[in-house]
Amino acid sequence: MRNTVIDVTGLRCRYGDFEAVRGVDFEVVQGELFALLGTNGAGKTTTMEALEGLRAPSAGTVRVLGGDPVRDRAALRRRTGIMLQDSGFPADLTPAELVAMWGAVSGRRAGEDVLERLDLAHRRDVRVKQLSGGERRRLDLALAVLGRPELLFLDEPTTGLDPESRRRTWDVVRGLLADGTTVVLTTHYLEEAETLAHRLAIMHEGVVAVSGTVEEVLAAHPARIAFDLPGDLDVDVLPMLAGDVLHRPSGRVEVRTPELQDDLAALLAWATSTGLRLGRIRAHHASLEDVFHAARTTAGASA
Ligand SMILES: Nc1ncnc2c1ncn2[C@@H]1O[C@H](COP(=O)(O)OP(=O)(O)OP(=O)(O)O)[C@@H](O)[C@H]1O
Repeated sequence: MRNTVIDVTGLRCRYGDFEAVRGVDFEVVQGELFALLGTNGAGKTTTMEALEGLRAPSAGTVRVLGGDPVRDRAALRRRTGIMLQDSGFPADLTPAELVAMWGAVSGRRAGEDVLERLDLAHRRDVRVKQLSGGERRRLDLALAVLGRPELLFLDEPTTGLDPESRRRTWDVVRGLLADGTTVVLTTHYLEEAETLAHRLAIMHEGVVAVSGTVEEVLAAHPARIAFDLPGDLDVDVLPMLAGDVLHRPSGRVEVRTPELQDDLAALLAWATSTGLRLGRIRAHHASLEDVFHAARTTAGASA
């Protein structure tokens, strides 16, 4: 059984009269990557700030590495790396200077060449203002992982990065996970969450709409089959299926099904036996994108 690193119960956060986080519960265990997803304004950053000790909750409790993130912030900071959305480094300093400075401030000195690890060694003496956007983001990550923290908060770490830089960042994060670091990630890239996360929560308007392991969340959502039905045929002619059938005016048929393999096999066997050719057949399991959109609709409908 792995140790609980973060325990959030009934978390609420207010900005004046507006309640941005409205009763959130989750747990993060040692060595996992927990992704916090949601639309703009869902409350992810506010929740992260409460975990980082930058914001006191208006109600509920937050425990991080056994401590209170606000009260024990100084002690927790040595054990925690934080990559904010916008770091705002002094533009006249160099990566080498920032690493030295940040090591002293955070109490987490580098035991290795962190710039090397983030492919920034050749840029160590260049001023920050001369770095590209992607290099600056990698520098943000380098400073967050300095001294190998036990717990790492990554707030949209790959926003604005090209696909290659994004993959390189994923490799660094995977390396940290393999070493036992616990990671909390917010991202708008669902592929990033699907690739890296062990568990996730999708927030919508201040509440958690969906949570679980990536496999659980995807399995709870129907798969889809789509095809064009030839001529003037109606969906009445289709064989019995486990899923719900929708016939679009364009003639395209969509089946949302919990039994992808059975329904697909039944449709193909039926088409073959009747001599019909189904056009543009697509069949796929639910993606995180499907779950994300459904979470918004469901949470919006019940709000
Ligand atoms: N300082 C503030 N004062 C008042 N309202 C705020 C403040 N910061 C955030 N909010 C509001 O709280 C809500 C949640 O904001 P938050 O930044 O936590 O969302 P988010 O999920 O991180 O969004 P994004 O994906 O855009 O970063 C939003 O409606 C936002 O407008």
